[in-house]
Amino acid sequence: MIEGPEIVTCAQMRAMESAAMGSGAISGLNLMTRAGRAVAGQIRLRWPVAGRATVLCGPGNNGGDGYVVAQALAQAGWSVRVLGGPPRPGSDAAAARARWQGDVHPLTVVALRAGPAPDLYVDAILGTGLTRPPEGEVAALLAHLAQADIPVVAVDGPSGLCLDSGQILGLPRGAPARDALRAALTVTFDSPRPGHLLEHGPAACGTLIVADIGLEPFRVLGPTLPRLTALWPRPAIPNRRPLAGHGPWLRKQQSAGGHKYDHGAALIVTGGPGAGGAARLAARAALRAGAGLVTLAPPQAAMAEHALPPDALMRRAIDDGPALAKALADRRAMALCLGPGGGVARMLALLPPACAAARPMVLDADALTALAQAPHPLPPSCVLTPHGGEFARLFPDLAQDLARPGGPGKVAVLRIAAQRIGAVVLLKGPDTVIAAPDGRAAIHSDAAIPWLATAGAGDVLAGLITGLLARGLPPFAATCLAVRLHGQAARQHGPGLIADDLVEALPAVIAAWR
Ligand SMILES: NC(=O)C1=CN([C@@H]2O[C@H](COP(=O)(O)OP(=O)(O)OC[C@H]3O[C@@H](n4cnc5c(N)ncnc54)[C@H](OP(=O)(O)O)[C@@H]3O)[C@@H](O)[C@H]2O)[C@@H](O)CC1
Ligand SMILES: Nc1ncnc2c1ncn2[C@@H]1O[C@H](COP(=O)(O)OP(=O)(O)O)[C@@H](O)[C@H]1O
Ligand SMILES: [K+]
Repeated sequence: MIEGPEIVTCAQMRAMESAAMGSGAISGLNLMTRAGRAVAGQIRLRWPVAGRATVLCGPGNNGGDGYVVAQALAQAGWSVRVLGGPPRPGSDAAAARARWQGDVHPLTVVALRAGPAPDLYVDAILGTGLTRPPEGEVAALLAHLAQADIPVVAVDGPSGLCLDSGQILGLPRGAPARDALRAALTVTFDSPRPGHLLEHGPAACGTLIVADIGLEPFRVLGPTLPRLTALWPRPAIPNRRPLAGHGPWLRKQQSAGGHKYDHGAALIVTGGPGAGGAARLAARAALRAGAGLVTLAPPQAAMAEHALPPDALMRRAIDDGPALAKALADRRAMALCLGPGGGVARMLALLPPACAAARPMVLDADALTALAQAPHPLPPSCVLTPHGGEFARLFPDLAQDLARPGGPGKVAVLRIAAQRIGAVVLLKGPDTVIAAPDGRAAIHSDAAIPWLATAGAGDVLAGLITGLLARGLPPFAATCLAVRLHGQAARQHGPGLIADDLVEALPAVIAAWR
């Protein structure tokens, strides 16, 4: 199942460009013209009254796109001022600059200040060719744009943003990007890049538009380049085929005659007395995801506190490893969730029989801490859902890579983690990244739902994944779909959300799912 539009790395984008040019079907200047015109078109859509634009063009092809934007805006009646660094002689950017009929001022702060204040800046200084943190005149220009109270339209990406990692080069990792350039609009080409969606990317890019420039037939994918998809945002890319949805499947319309056991069973292990809330949230979410039967498994000493509704939940006391092994000896299909509110000692006792049963399984919270303390081979259909702290306990070396400025980036790190541990790994945050052991990966990035950072939201997510596993989805697909449902429930509910609301929002989300 394809879960979202393809995300391509900068290297893949360059390979597509080379393949397109190598085919003889299209020249580099042609692609640049399409790219620049697409940006100008988006500007005219959003600023329909022609005004004054200052276009800043760097020395590479990003700058080349900028000259095309300048030309297209001028033709549409805008008053355009261009600042440009010298392009490499004979390059496409040099050809684009030669077509620009107006003046080109030096790409300096002095020249920028010498002109009248525009209605709009177009940032075409640096794109995918960024190789080092901006310094000197470029850094000064970017600081000027960041402080000016004038909207910035970024061509391909805001200059200084690494479009592979989402880091603003030169800014410490995780540091707020308060003083960095924040574009109002970013127009990129063909597909989103990882850096548009990760770390500083979403805040730096503003609204992200993906323009089709005819590279689709030259998509270079293959066994060595596993898929990376965008679960969110889901940019509408012109001329791209719509994705198949899970709506009818979620609503059980494809199995209308099914028995409850046809929709799978889930066993959600709870913690000891007073610690059952997290697992209850997970269990309710698993039921809402459509699992036919969901059983809560507290220790006997905590059974009484689970006597209250929802009555739809079954209860079964599980005190220790042998009791869990017995429950899992049931021949019916069953997915397992271990960790929410579980208590590390209890999880240490239950992990070995849980793994031995080889059921589809979600390990969250305390089960992850237990796994870090007592590493254990995992069964094939396993999903791990750490937040940053739990990830660092499980993969201390990879967590260091994540924290290192200029490091490999979240997607690469998660792919290593998933392959090493042999399970789907989901790293939570405003930019959630999911990776499978075979290299497939996905990003769900939504900084606009900060109210999702609330106690129990992660438990609901673990339950959703468990419910979808119980229904038979493979681990990577179940995790991607659960993350989308979870995000949509938060979006649809809005601020003031508590984790219980996520569960209650699910029916409306599923009813409208396409
Ligand atoms: N690929 C495609 O399919 C298409 C690509 N298109 C467009 O091409 C863009 C990529 O172009 P590109 O490769 O020429 O790189 P670009 O971003 O212009 O920068 C390179 C220049 O910047 C310099 N430089 C680097 N870092 C720097 C720093 N910190 N501070 C200062 N300078 C720095 C670097 O210098 P160097 O490192 O070589 O010394 C070099 O001179 C892409 O983003 C898109 O807009 C579209 O036209 C259509 C299809
Ligand atoms: N700033 C944020 N914006 C959007 N989603 C967020 C943000 N911070 C956290 N989340 C999401 O909220 C959930 C929190 O999960 P978790 O940290 O496990 O919480 P808990 O353990 O309390 O359930 C995850 O799905 C995560 O992706
Ligand atoms: K740019």
